[in-house]
Amino acid sequence: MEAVRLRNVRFSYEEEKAVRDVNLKLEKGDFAAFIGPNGSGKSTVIKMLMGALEPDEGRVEVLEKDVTRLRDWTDIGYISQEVREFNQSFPATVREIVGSNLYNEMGFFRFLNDRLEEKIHRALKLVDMENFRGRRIGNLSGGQQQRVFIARMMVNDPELILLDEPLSGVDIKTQDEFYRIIGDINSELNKTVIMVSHDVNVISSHANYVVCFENGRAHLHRSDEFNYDSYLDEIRDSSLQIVPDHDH
Ligand SMILES: Nc1ncnc2c1ncn2[C@@H]1O[C@H](COP(=O)(O)OP(=O)(O)OP(=O)(O)O)[C@@H](O)[C@H]1O
Repeated sequence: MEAVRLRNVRFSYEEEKAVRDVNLKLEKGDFAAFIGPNGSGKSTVIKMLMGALEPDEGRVEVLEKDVTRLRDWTDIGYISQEVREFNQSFPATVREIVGSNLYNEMGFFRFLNDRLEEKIHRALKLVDMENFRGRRIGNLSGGQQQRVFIARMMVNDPELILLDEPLSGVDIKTQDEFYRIIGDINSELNKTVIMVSHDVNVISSHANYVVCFENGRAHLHRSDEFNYDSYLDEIRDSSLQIVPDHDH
């Protein structure tokens, strides 16, 4: 099954041409790393895949449907580049944070019935956090909070997982843990993953495709045929920059 298909997609922010004629096809179970310099169009494509932006031209399909007609938004899971450090006094519990993604299913009284509680339990188990369900999110370590956010994303059992630089400002140990969990979700649950990442370890150990963005265009490479060092040399020569960016 096709998980993602972009056909001749273009998008401009007013004057700024952010995406120029992008074509892309990923099958269910693929893991694609989006790489490219700042401003090359990665986040804009992610936003179109979420249905948050509509293309000016072309088509964006998710799970073989035009994304604007996708009925079930729970098929798409997303973690953004916002840094999620909760201060200690933030009152929500782990259970409430994960449950907040079940809002659509809660019905009129916003009540978590046994079936929804079971979903929360399963999602927390997936990230090995079931013993923390009653804890306040603000009292957990950065790495534990991050696992809770993976659980929140997984509670609806999404088919397509979009990760837009979720690791900026996080230490190496926490990053490795995150990659391991996402890698398992991809390989064991056969979920399709798209991750904006400049980490060569992700590319070599988890991604089967690398999508290189440059000035609003995208090129797909198989990760085992992709030479990251010569890619970096090219970028360096052209004086384009690759740094995590929080401005937009
Ligand atoms: N909200 C916006 N309004 C106007 N222009 C924007 C907006 N968001 C992005 N752009 C512009 O569109 C282009 C593509 O931006 P995009 O955020 O998709 O790049 P990116 O590859 O994700 O970059 P980064 O690595 O810095 O996050 C850039 O030139 C950017 O300045």
